Amino acid sequence: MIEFRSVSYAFEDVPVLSDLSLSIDDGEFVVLAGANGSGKTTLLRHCNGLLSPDEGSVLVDGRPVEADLIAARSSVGMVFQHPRDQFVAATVGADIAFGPENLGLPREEIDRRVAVALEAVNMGGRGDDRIATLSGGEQARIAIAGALAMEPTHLVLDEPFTGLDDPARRSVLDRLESLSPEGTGVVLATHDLRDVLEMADRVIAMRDGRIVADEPPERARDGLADVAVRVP
Ligand SMILES: Nc1ncnc2c1ncn2[C@@H]1O[C@H](COP(=O)(O)OP(=O)(O)OP(=O)(O)O)[C@@H](O)[C@H]1O
Repeated sequence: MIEFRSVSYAFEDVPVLSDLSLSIDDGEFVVLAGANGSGKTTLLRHCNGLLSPDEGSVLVDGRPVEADLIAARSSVGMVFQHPRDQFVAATVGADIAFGPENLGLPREEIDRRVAVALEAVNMGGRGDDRIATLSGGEQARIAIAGALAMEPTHLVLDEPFTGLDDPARRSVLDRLESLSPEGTGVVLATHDLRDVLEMADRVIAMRDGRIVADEPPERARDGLADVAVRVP
């Protein structure tokens, strides 16, 4: 479970998150919506300690994130908007294997995870490709595969569809949809709600660093128009 308890955060003196409370259960599929600058990325970066609250606390599995960063980062996998910044190896397979290797897993388990993760993003058999030669959309899919290979309890994705063509977007969505019944929670910040709302258990809408709606997708549609998100 991810819990925000009265979290406030400011960049310099500009408040970005204001007294925000939230709890996300294991296995829940949550869509985080909101206009540019509403605070979505800032919120997500608190889930694994990339940012720490000025006030309040963030807990993962009942423990404050900063008390055990490694546990929080094993439990919460993150995929960011600019995957280029996330790669640590020259080839696809080596990059995806990096996280599982750091968990000290046996080689055959690492290889299995890499193969499953590549299939999940429609890039099966591409483990030997050099990352520098991939298109932006392919790199985005490799970043998602890297997070999947960690088999986290929650997968947090910030605008993961930027640069993906429709088949790639569809394959990522299909994989995300199958994660939730398997017990892996998904937190997805996106402006592009096509096909996404019907997968969600919950839609959380943000405005000016506050949660202005938190409800099932069928009730969220009208409210989303108010937070300047295009609703399909
Ligand atoms: N490193 C930073 N330094 C100063 N201000 C920042 C920094 N990062 C974000 N902000 C500000 O914090 C606010 C919230 O930004 P954030 O990136 O969390 O919004 P967002 O909802 O994810 O937006 P987008 O949809 O554009 O990605 C914005 O006003 C932004 O200008």
